[in-house]
Amino acid sequence: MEVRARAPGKIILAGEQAVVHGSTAVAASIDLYTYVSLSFPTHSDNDDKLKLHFKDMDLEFSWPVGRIKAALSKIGSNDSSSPKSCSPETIKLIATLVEEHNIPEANITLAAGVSAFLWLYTSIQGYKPAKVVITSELPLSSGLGSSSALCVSLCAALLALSDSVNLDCSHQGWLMFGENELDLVNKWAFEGEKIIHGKPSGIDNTVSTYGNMIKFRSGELTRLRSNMPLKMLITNTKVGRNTKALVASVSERTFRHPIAMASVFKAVDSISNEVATIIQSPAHDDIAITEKEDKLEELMEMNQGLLQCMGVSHASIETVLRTTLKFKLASKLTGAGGGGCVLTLLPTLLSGTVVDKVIAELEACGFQCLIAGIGGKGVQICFDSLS
Ligand SMILES: Nc1ncnc2c1ncn2[C@@H]1O[C@H](COP(=O)(O)OP(=O)(O)OP(=O)(O)O)[C@@H](O)[C@H]1O
Ligand SMILES: C[C@@](O)(CCO)CC(=O)[O-]
Ligand SMILES: [Mg+2]
Repeated sequence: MEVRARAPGKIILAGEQAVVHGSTAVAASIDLYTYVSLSFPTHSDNDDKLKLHFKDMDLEFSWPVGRIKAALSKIGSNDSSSPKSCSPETIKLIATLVEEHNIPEANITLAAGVSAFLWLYTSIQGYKPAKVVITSELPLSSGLGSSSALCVSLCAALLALSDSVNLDCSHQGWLMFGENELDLVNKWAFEGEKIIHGKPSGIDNTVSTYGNMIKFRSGELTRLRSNMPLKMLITNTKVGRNTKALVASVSERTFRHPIAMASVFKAVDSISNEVATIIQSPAHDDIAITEKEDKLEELMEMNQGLLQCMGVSHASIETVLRTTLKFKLASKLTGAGGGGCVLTLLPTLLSGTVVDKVIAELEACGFQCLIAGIGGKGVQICFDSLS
């Protein structure tokens, strides 16, 4: 039996970092996916290993299931229907299993993804041998939610073949989970994100699970219905960064300056709420759309200023801001900051020639540009091998 799952990446339109401290944020899924395939060996395969293949980097990991069971014996039995957190002691035990594979220095950041995999796999499927193959269209560690797309797609595949979920395996093509199953995927994925991020707000796994556009505050999700075309240029500065370290640095700044940072987070909260209102308010003609775009641009600039206050901008991000401003376009970082990706609003009436010129200038700086579809479906699974 084989199942595949795919989960989208995301952009944050407003409120990243501040959302970890209780502010509202607005996020949307994008049409770039992480794919997971999960298959169990048959009896005749005589295989007793759990195998993980990161196909894009051609990195393979495998553990005899007996070895995993011996290392993690203290955890107790698995129950896929009730998501639970990985304790610090278990993280250490998992780390020893990961360290047995000498991950090349260039790929060392993948260790966090492997740890999340081992926790989610053993918690949902126990100690069964299996083969898991992972590929992604998302740039990793760049602010587009690669960690949450990994956790969500993995949990979807693992739950699809568990006792907690009942699905029509004869369905052809991509299939959506029901609401209860989505909630379960989301909760488990959050536990995986905790291993990779340390202190996630949950916005990334939530938007990857449910898709579309969402407003998110302190674990509460509100689905948004967009009433305007939203086109964003995504510029990847290709400066690698790590969400866990950036979130920790904002928390440290908050510890040093609690009152000032509370005001920053409050301002971000107002910006996110205004962004959500603008996106949802009706616009019947070009003038109304242009007015909404002008407001969004201003709010993006304000949000970027506050992200700079939090200490998560970067020289490469500032270069993107300066370059797009030459064309009177507004930009802000998206995701954790510190490098990674920057969003630039492309107004509806902007000519294709200008877009080409901006992209050419950004790419001349060594950056990579893309325009992704915004607000598509969340996680999906597939039981046939052709779709
Ligand atoms: N396709 C993948 N294969 C292997 N590991 C992955 C994959 N996607 C994500 N990861 C893990 O997630 C880590 C990146 O997560 P991180 O949260 O730092 O960045 P991000 O999710 O891309 O950006 P953001 O959190 O700002 O949206 C990688 O270092 C790796 O451990
Ligand atoms: C930086 C952050 O706010 C968003 C990362 O995409 C972290 C989080 O909310 O978990
Ligand atoms: Mg992440």
